[in-house]
Amino acid sequence: MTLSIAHLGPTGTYAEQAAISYVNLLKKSTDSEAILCPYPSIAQTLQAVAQGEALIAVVPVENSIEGSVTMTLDTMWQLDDLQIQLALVLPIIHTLISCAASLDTIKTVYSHPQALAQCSGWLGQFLPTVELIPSNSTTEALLKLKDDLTAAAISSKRAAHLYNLPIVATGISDYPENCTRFWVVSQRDQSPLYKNSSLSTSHTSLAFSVPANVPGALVNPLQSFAHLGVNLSKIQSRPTKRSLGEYLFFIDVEADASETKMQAALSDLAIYTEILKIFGSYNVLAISE
Ligand SMILES: O=C(O)C(=O)Cc1ccccc1
Repeated sequence: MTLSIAHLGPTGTYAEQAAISYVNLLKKSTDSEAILCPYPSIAQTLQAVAQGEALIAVVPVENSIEGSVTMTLDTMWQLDDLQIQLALVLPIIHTLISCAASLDTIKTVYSHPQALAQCSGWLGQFLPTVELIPSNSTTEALLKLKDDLTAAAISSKRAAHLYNLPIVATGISDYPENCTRFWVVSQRDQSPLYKNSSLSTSHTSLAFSVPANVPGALVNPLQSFAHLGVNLSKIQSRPTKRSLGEYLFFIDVEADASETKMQAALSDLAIYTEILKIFGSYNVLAISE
């Protein structure tokens, strides 16, 4: 069977790179073939899976420099019945791509807001007066570059080669150890496609809203984990968008939801939360270039 894998496009994005790594893992472990399906936004990528257009979505969720990819968290909250099957951590090496004769003639730099932010120190030092233009992905603006010699884009070396465009600077992230975590997401009833018996399910991601703005509204849910000795690896708040000052909390914990202590923590958590969504338990794999 050919599996369809949705990712942020157009071709050349880091998300596509993560999707290719996932396809290679699948090929090795199950010998199945997959086709990649690019979508114009992260929200549409996840919707494609929710609506059954694609079997799997590979979406960025957190970057080591810039933190959470809020579009992914917000869409995971909005769409029901999605589950995380696996997490992949990829190194991110940004390059500046342009047909400009030199850095001095560049007037605009396009990229995904995360990539612009991850390179803001470099941009401030070497291109302090350029206009920074956010785009849906690191590759969205690449097709413009041949017609506009004053424009540049931040994307990968792989993307520069795919679009046959010149690299004018490389390794431009503000911190050299730049990496991004991606989630491999399916519908809830889809059994895990990638199996590696030597890895144990290490993480669970979930999100909740709290019933009221009262003292202890957050401490009680967090104590559900602390009391049972379950370690949290991440917490991120997001506005509920219903009213100013109301938040949702996204949490990653270092345990499998089927463990006894997690079952106890989750039933305790349900008492203190208004809406509780468990996105799944999964392994985290580091992918080298
Ligand atoms: O736009 C891309 O290439 C993406 O995959 C999103 C992204 C942007 C910057 C770092 C990691 C992922």
